[in-house]
Amino acid sequence: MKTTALNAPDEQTSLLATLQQAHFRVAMLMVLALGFALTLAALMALRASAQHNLQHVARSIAYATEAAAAFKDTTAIQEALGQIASQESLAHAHVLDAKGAVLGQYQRNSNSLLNTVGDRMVSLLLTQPTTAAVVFQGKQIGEVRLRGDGSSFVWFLFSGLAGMLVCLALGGLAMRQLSRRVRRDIMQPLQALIALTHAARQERSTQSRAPASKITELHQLGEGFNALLEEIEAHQTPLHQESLSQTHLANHDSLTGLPNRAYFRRRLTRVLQENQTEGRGLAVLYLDHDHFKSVNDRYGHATGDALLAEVAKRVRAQIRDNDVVARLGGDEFAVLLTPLPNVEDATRISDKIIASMSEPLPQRPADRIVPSLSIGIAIYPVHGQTAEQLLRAADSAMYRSKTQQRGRHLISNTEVDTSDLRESLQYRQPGRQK
Ligand SMILES: Nc1nc2c(ncn2[C@@H]2O[C@H](COP(=O)(O)OP(=O)(O)OP(=O)(O)O)[C@@H](O)[C@H]2O)c(=O)[nH]1
Repeated sequence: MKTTALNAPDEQTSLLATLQQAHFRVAMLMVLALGFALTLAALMALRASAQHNLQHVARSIAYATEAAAAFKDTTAIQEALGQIASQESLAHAHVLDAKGAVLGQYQRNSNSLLNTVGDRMVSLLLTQPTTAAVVFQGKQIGEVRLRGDGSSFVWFLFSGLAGMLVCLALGGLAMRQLSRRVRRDIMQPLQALIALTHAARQERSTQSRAPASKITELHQLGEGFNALLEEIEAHQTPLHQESLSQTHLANHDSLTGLPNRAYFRRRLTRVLQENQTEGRGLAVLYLDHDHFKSVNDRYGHATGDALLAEVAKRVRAQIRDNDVVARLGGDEFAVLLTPLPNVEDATRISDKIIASMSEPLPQRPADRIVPSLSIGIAIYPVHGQTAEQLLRAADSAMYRSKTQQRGRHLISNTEVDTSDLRESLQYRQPGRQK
């Protein structure tokens, strides 16, 4: 199947990181812009109000000191000025005569950092000092000149800044909440889809389905994807089953259900490869029914078939699960015993197989058709190193058995004594000394 791989850009980032970054930037920009605009507007309002207030204080001082100023009574001026100024937030205030000479003055006592910063701010916001004319009998005889205390401006700015920081913190919390929702509602369904795509492509797994999503578009995407998986599954299942049954047919005998010769040979070859590296022994038994043709001839082909199936069943019952019994064809079977710790095991199992044939065929009790097998045994590595050599050795042992005494077993190459075989096997088993 042709696959189309996208060229990934040099720098890739996740959707969640992109959304988080975008949310963060928008939230910060909004808080800063809003905070700046609000602070500026409030500062302008504060400036107008302070200007108005200071004008009012200057006029009060001018009114309170007009008589004293007319008679140049500096003590009275100082007293009146001190009384009013101490109740207001003033940095300093002066009462001057018409020629600009100072008749009375007030100076704020404290000169803290807050006052210094405040005075700077006041001189920036209100460039000129606030003035009011001192009028006596309709004639201007002097002037009041004063400057407000700027500490309230500083407090205002501080509280504005604090407000902005609180807003930033709240914005951060809101963003975290939003990012959780994005993760839950968008990222998780998308990640589930990615996992499904991966499973379908890499492991050919089409059983899992995309979960439902709260987001309409993602839900539709999931539904579409599920429909696609169902189509693939519907298409794949018969193909898969067909291929399984074809594989089974190619490897098994339909009458007995046992593996066939090709399978046996492959399996033996594989086990031999493993045994060569691990030094373990194995045995191949070659089984042939005695006078099977006469059963066919006398009772018919169907009875012959039933006899073969019964023999297969009985042989299978005598061996371990990991041993293999196969039908090689006609009335011939083979057994692979692996691993084989002792040579005696091969003869012992052959005896058991032969003994299991003693009962007549249950389908035809009246006829007393009793199965009978001749068995040839070949041991690896003594009688052969390959599947071919071992099968041939076991076959010729079986043939010799037939010619000598049917219904018995014989080990290949009668010159080899079983004790020699045992020694040979032990020599090859790992961890054992000869
Ligand atoms: N019923 C049946 N018979 C089969 C099947 N396949 C082969 N045969 C027959 O099995 C018989 C095998 O006979 P042989 O093994 O040659 O000879 P035998 O009669 O067993 O004689 P010995 O092997 O010398 O004991 C032949 O007659 C085949 O036609 C099968 O699937 N079903």
